[in-house]
Amino acid sequence: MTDWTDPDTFAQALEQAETREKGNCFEDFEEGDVIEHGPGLTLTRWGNESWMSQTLNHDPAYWRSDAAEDRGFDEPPIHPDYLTAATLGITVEDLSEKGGYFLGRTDVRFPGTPVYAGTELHVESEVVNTATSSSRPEYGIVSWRTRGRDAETGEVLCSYERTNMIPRREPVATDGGGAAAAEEDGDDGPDLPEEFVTPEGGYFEDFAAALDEAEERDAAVAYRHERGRTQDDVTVASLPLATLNTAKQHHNVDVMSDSPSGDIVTYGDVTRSTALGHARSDERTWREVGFDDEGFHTFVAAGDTVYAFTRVLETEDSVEETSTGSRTSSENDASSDEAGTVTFEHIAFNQNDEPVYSGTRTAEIRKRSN
Ligand SMILES: CC(C)(COP(=O)(O)OP(=O)(O)OC[C@H]1O[C@@H](n2cnc3c(N)ncnc32)[C@H](O)[C@@H]1OP(=O)(O)O)[C@@H](O)C(=O)NCCC(=O)NCCSC(=O)C[C@H](O)C(=O)O
Repeated sequence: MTDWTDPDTFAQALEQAETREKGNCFEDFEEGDVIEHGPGLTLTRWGNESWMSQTLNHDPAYWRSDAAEDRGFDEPPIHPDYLTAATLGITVEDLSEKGGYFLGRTDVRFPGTPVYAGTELHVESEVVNTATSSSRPEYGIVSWRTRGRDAETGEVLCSYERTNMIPRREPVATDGGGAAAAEEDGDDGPDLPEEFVTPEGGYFEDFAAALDEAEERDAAVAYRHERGRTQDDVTVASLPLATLNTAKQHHNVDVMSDSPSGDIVTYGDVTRSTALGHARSDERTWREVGFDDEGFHTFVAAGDTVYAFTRVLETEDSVEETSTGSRTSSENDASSDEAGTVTFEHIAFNQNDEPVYSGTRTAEIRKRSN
């Protein structure tokens, strides 16, 4: 009788066996395809607190009832970062489990927030674009529009458009990206303002005053945050798996040793939330509004430390007293008189000062005067 566990026999058996594959390759996606994702999860206080604590997000409104009520919530809600990460996590088995890297995301919005613990998520995605990568023949580039809904009411809680590099079954001929590389060589170098202004505090008025001050000079409102978070087993593997993110990039060292990163890497949403946590620790956040133009520039792996840098782009005080005492309002209205709207650019960087993530964020920031 053959002993299938004899190492030589088993090696032969593995060679002969077909692998029951998981996930999809580039060739499996066609523009217009709609994918209903089978997995779903219940957004729990535990999931929210694990995500938010490990990424250093300590806004009391998401931790304490009195602070939540003060902010107009019924109870500590699910944080938009965890909601976003969970919405994406559920899609991975169908969209990116094969090992493609998360390149970017835009138009991240939360039409149905606040969301409370106990909400069950149901997620669907539509393929909006498929493209050949001119530099990497083994990969294609796919973009999806994803919507995470309240499974009970159908209300959209989180939506965004995301782009990944997705492995091809068959590599294609490319131009190796040479033209783009040659153009980059002609770059004249950095063109930064002479001076950087740092806001004096974290209230809306501090950001507005810093922008006014910068406008008078050749200056930008830009500063770095002190905290860093070194990546460990929890951030690299545990947090993504807790959102049902089965991308092998985060938990299969064996497969990833033969990939562009050469190792497992941190889930993009962990890197992003960590940088945002550092930024939020230096501001009085009222509400998150949305995120655009997010990009992941290089890999973050265990042992790397994630830091953050912020540039303030714009402030808008939606509720201003006019000379006649009436109130003005605009498209970017804050949800409360107690806050104004600020647009930031956040850049996460590593211990070698290399940018790893960047994106713009619109958030409501509490006013000092109230
Ligand atoms: C992945 C990289 C190593 C690739 O580097 P490089 O070869 O230098 O190319 P580019 O970075 O310029 O990009 C490759 C091609 O993709 C296009 N691109 C890039 N960003 C976008 C975007 N936002 N939208 C559309 N297209 C985009 C470029 O134009 C290039 O096209 P082409 O020239 O035709 O080939 C490097 O990018 C890298 O290291 N990035 C970091 C990736 C990362 O760490 N992501 C987060 C971790 S992975 C993850 O979280 C997975 C997640 O769980 C999931 O399942 O999605």
